[in-house]
Amino acid sequence: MAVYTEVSDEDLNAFVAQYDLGGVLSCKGIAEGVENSNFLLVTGKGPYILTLYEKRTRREDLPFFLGLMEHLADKGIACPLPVQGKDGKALRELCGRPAVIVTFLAGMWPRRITPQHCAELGPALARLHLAVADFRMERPNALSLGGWKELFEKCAPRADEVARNLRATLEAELAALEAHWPRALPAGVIHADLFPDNVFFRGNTLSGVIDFYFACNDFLVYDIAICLNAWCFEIDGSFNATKARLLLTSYQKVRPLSKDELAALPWLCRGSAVRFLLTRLYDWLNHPPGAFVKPKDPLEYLRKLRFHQTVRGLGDYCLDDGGSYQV
Ligand SMILES: Nc1ncnc2c1ncn2[C@@H]1O[C@H](COP(=O)(O)OP(=O)(O)OP(=O)(O)O)[C@@H](O)[C@H]1O
Ligand SMILES: N[C@@H](CCO)C(=O)O
Repeated sequence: MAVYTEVSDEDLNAFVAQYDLGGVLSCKGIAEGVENSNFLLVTGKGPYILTLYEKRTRREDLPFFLGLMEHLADKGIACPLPVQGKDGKALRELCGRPAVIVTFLAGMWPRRITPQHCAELGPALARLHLAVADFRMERPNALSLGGWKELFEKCAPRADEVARNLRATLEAELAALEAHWPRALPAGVIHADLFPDNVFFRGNTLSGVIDFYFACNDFLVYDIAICLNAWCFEIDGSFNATKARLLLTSYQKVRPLSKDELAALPWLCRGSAVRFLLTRLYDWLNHPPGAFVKPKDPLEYLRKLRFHQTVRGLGDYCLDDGGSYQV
C-alpha cells in the first residue's frame, strides 16, 4: 500500500495544530497510489487528504503543482485545493518529508470504464486545458523524448528479461518517435497522468480530478493520447473505438482540435505508450523484493504500443465514421 512514511500521533497532532482545522479525529493510510504517502485525515472541520511527498516527487516542483491546483480550483475545476496553515503557507514538512493537506473530493474512480465515463472525461479534460491558459508557472515535461531515452538506457541491459526483444523494440521505437514527434502544436499545462484512478465520479457524473504530480507543459493533445491509452482499451487488449470517439467528440465540444492536432494523434499515442511502458519497466526492474507496492504491468503498454504501430492514420482507429469532427 502507498504509505511509505509512518506518522506518529504526536507528530501528526503537532502538524495539524498549525492549521485552523480543529483537532485530529482520525487518520488512516490510503492503500491506493504508488508515488506518495496518502492519509485520509478527519479533523473537527471534516475530511481532508494528507500527502507526504516521497522521493520521486521533486521538492522544487511542488510550488508548481500546488499553484496549479489553486489556479484550477479558482477557475471552478473540481480538484483538491491545498489548505493553508495559520501562517498562510500550504507546503510544510512532516517526518522529514514535504507535506500538504488538501481538500477531500467526494466520489469514486471507475473500476469498469463505460462509454459514458469517456463522454464525461472529454469535456472535463478540455475545460482543464482552457483553464490553464493563463497559468503563469511552467514545468517542462521531463518524461518526453529526452526522459524516455534516459529511462531506456537504464532499463536496456535487462529489458529482455521482461519480454523477448523488448530492448530492440524500444530502441527502434524511440528512433521512430524522434523522427516523427510533432514540433509545433498548441501547448500548455497538461495533467499527464489522467488515468481512471485519478478521476472521480458520482454515479455517471464526473465529480473531480486528482493527482497533478506529473502535470507539466506539453502539447495539449498529448493529454488526449494518454487518455486514449488509459481509458479506451479493454482488458482483452482490444481498442474500443466507441469509447475513443466519445472521448474525442465530447472534448471537441469544449475545445475543438485543429487538423494538425488530430493528425498527430497516432504518434502521440505511440509516445504515450512508450512513456508508461518505460516508467513501468523501470519500476518492474527496480522493485525491491518484499516491497508492499505491487509494480504495474509494463507489458500492458507494450501491447498498446504494438496496436498503435499498426495504425497509419486516424481512420485506422475507426474514429472518423461518426462525422462529428474532421481530419
Ligand atoms: N483530494 C482527494 N480526495 C479524495 N481522495 C483522495 C484525494 N487525493 C487522493 N485521494 C485518495 O488517495 C489515493 C491515492 O492518491 P494519488 O493518486 O494522488 O496518489 P499517488 O501516490 O500520487 O498515486 P499515483 O500512483 O496515481 O501517482 C486516490 O486513489 C484516492 O483514493
Ligand atoms: N498512472 C501510472 C502510474 C502513476 O503515475 C501508470 O499506470 O503507469
